[in-house]
Amino acid sequence: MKRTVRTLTTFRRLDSLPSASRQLTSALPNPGFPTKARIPRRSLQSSHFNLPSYIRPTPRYTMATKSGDVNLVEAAKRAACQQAVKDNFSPSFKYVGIGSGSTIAYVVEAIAALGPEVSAHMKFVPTGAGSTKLIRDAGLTVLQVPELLSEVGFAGRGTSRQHLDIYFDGADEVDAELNCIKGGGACLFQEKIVSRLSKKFICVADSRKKADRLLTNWGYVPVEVSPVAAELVRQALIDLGSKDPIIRFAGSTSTYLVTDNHNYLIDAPFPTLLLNSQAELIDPANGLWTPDALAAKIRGILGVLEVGIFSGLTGPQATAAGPDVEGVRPVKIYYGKTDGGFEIQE
Ligand SMILES: O=C[C@H](O)[C@H](O)[C@H](O)COP(=O)(O)O
Repeated sequence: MKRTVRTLTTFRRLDSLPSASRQLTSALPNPGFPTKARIPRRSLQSSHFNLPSYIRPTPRYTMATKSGDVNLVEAAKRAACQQAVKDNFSPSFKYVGIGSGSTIAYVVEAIAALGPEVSAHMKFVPTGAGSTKLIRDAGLTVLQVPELLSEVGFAGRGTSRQHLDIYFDGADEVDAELNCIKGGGACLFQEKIVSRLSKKFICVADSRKKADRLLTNWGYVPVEVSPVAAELVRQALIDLGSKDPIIRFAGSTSTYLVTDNHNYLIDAPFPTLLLNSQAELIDPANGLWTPDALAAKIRGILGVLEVGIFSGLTGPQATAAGPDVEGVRPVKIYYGKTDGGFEIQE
């Protein structure tokens, strides 16, 4: 893994941005990182434990970020996204995948800033309702996955299925091998489809998402399930060694969150994962899983639609391996840092 550290010279605090930029920022989804149902590992609220686990609201993640630092984090995320677009976006692109969450908004902002002369001929494939709105509000053309597939047609068996030139998206946690956990914002299923359909996935995040191994700071694996099978899946996850998996609630309500695909999410805590390169250490009885092994095992449970672990091959590796091979892992991560720099991991 090559790690490059660069320092941004163009870094600015948000409060020094022109008012139009400030307005855009305040309109972004989840502008303050801690407002989403989030990483519980270091911040479980004790009151959650007084409820039976199956009705406990998903604990909120309150990162150790002072409110005064929020603008710095947002500015760092924006700087990383601007660099990711600068390094990876090409006017020759036809189809561009746009993921979900708060960070991706800055990618859309950077693409829109290139002007219609660059983006007007392109179509942007979203990963859910939020991402659809983001693309549309930026004046870019939305193309949903089913329409994309009708537009490109079926070229026969053995031909490439990677129709998108690139896919940009955020992540909840990323390990040293660029395996990711995604789904903290409830969009993992469509994200996995779009990543699968893309030539490469470029990930954008702030540096708090970086960890040596998955489930270090982020506490659970999001799993999208059929509502009717939710309790069945929860029991199966406990059998697999998950401690207290819970069905996610919508914000602070007592209603279960329903995904864009009309399903529920189960947030399943597991011990910190191994790297895929440590497969010889897998020991399910002692909670030792690699990302690939745990993802495959969870995917095999009846009632599971998809799991929020993005591991395995990258898009280019999948291309090299053959047309029917799936690649969903990012090729590169841009981490924005609150000190004004950013780091690229590949
Ligand atoms: O379901 C949501 C997605 O996987 C997001 O990409 C992920 O949660 C990161 O979101 P954010 O950029 O808001 O941290």
